[in-house]
Amino acid sequence: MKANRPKRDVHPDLARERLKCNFNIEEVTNIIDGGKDKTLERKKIEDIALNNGACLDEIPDECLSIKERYENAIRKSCIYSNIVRNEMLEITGMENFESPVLRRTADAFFKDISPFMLHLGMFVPTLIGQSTPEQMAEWLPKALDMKIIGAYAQTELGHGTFIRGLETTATYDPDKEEFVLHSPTITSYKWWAGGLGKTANHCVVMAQLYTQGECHGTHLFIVQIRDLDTHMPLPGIKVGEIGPRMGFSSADNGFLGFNSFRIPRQNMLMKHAKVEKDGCYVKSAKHGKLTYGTMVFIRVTLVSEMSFNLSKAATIAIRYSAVRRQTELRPNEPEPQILDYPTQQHKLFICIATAHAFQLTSKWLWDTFQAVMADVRKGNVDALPELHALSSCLKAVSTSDALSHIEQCRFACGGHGYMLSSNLPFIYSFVAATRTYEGDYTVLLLQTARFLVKAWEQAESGNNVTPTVAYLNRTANTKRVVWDNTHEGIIQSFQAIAAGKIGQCVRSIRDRIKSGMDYEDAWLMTTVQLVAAAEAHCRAVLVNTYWNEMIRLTKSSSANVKTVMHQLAVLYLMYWALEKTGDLLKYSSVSKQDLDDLQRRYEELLAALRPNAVSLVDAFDLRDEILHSSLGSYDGCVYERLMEEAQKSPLNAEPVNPSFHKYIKPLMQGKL
Ligand SMILES: CCCCCCCC/C=C\CCCCC/C=C/C(=O)SCCNC(=O)CCNC(=O)[C@H](O)C(C)(C)COP(=O)(O)OP(=O)(O)OC[C@H]1O[C@@H](n2cnc3c(N)ncnc32)[C@H](O)[C@@H]1OP(=O)(O)O
Ligand SMILES: Cc1cc2nc3c(=O)[nH]c(=O)nc-3n(C[C@H](O)[C@H](O)[C@H](O)COP(=O)(O)OP(=O)(O)OC[C@H]3O[C@@H](n4cnc5c(N)ncnc54)[C@H](O)[C@@H]3O)c2cc1C
Repeated sequence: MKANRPKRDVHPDLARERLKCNFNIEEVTNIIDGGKDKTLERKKIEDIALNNGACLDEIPDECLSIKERYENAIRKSCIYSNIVRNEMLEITGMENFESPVLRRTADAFFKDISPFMLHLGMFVPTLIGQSTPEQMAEWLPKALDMKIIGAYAQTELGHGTFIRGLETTATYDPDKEEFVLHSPTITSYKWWAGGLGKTANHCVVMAQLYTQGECHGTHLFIVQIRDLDTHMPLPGIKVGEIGPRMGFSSADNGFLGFNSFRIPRQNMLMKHAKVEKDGCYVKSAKHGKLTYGTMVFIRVTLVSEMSFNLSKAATIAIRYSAVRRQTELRPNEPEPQILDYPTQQHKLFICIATAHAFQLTSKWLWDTFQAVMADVRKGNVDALPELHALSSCLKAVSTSDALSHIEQCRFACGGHGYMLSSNLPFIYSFVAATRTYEGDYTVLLLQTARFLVKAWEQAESGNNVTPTVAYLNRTANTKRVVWDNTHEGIIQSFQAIAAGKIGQCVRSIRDRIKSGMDYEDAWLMTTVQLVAAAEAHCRAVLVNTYWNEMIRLTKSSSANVKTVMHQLAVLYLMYWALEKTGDLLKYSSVSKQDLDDLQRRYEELLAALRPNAVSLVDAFDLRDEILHSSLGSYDGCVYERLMEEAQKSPLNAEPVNPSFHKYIKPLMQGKL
């Protein structure tokens, strides 16, 4: 289905905005993409995928029934996968199947989500991270070639967070050299796995491994669940879709139960532990949590995913705000563009800055992840706890911040932001899920807190700690940092806040133990503070990383690009300093006067960024096909598009709906 879209002139307000731009947009785009060559590669891939118009829908997805929406998503997923398989992977290289460019391009096809997303997003990474070379040789080519389609089935009805509490069992039978998968209770049913309900024919299953009468904890297994020809569930498999949810409507999230279902021994993913033919269990991993590797990988990728979603929302809201005019400032003067209101700028400019902060931090995090994984491959797992702590808090804070900023973008678009055709509700509901999946916000911050408490104790006793908590060596034994309103000063204040909060947690735990509590209860009673301390640590990491990466990446930029990138980073620092004034008063020497000065400088910075606002979102270089928004397209023809989309409502297909004659008229006539 191809839809013809009229080409329109750019709205004069947007055209005027673009004339005000004082920096080189392409340079900024290159920085976001990670270099000029990366921008060129991205554009080339986007052209291949999008120029034939295969992704356009005549009827908007939201006007379809659940079944039609799923079927349309499958149709487009197949077209898209074929393009990825035949054309895009040739450019990125097979090893870069998870390239952000592929992910970004996919959004042009799916306003919601592709049922294949979890195949490429989790099933394939699990094969890569958890298989032996022999298993990889068997499964990976089939998976990349879409000969098999997989899901990642870990969460159960009864347990998501507490992985050790999963109930599905995999019991080894040495006589037949098979594992018997079983779901002993209703709560043991797998629940939530994307693509599992109707699409996948295989899945990775996490189950408690039993062999020689002993339980060895959770392990991963690859399981064929449907016949490759008929697609019928195999005997012993109960599988289906879990029902309507807030978003992810076309992801066919599924449930799965096993009735003594047998799989060959070789289907246990044995990179980190194996079961010999005779049932003997052999563990090779140097770290007990390496089977959780796929989750760490996804948590790392989610930071860049949040930047992408935020950049979409910011582009929509800022272009709309440049076109939308509302309220007279002075009698008989034209109504201003709503982007001229400082309150609107306060809602939106932080979204641009945060998209940059997350993008630059995500690249740094990705490099850290790669370096730690290279060490792990050599048998050195020393840096794993720090990576886990870092990826956990960055996943938690980036998803949570992105969610609230995207909601601000929707508020910034008034009533029209509530329209599905604006795409903001889709972006919001997609990102809302990220705060929960791959580890809930609170749970992951508590993981980081465990690491921080240990690090604080080390620093307190004068030992050196790992790089991301090195600030503790400076601040663990200091009471209050001296306030200094430079960027260095603000970054140090965030570190002082984090150190102060972690120290306070340690003291609370110790006091509670002194008053007779055991460690577990003392920890539990302190968890509200521990979550706040982990968040503070994450903010310290974010401001420091964003600043350093911005300086590094703009070293050879033109003067005006340096200025605008610098302004965004300062805005980010000031925004969060002003959000955390209570903490600053507690952990630094900041005065009321200093905070008033900071507020004034922040407001001046909003005004300084105002002329470049539209160009800054243009620099995200998001094609209209990817934005899917009646409010955010490049030409700014907002009202025409809103009307055009309204015409597509199925309720407008006939002038009088049959319900009038059936119900309303009888009611009016007193005949009901
Ligand atoms: C075109 C397409 C291109 C593809 C591109 C892809 C883009 C992708 C973007 C989006 C798609 C993604 C869609 C995803 C959909 C969702 C999927 C899912 O949600 S899958 C399920 C995820 N589930 C979870 O995350 C569960 C959360 N729970 C946990 O992680 C753990 O249970 C726990 C809370 C961490 C606790 O675990 P456990 O009880 O076993 O451990 P503890 O006893 O508490 O801790 C013991 C020590 O181990 C440390 N630990 C824990 N985890 C790890 C780890 N992963 N690595 C290293 N260390 C770990 C823990 O800190 C303890 O340490 P000590 O304190 O004792 O030293
Ligand atoms: C859209 C979507 C897609 C998903 N896709 C997949 C998938 O493909 N595969 C898969 O396996 N799973 C998937 N999941 C499941 C997801 O990983 C879990 O929902 C998530 O890990 C949270 O677990 P839970 O639902 O058990 O929440 P719970 O753990 O029950 O959390 C409920 C509340 O309890 C709190 N809580 C829980 N434990 C603690 C604790 N120790 N301390 C303090 N507070 C606590 C949490 O903070 C939360 O507020 C998906 C979920 C969603 C929403």
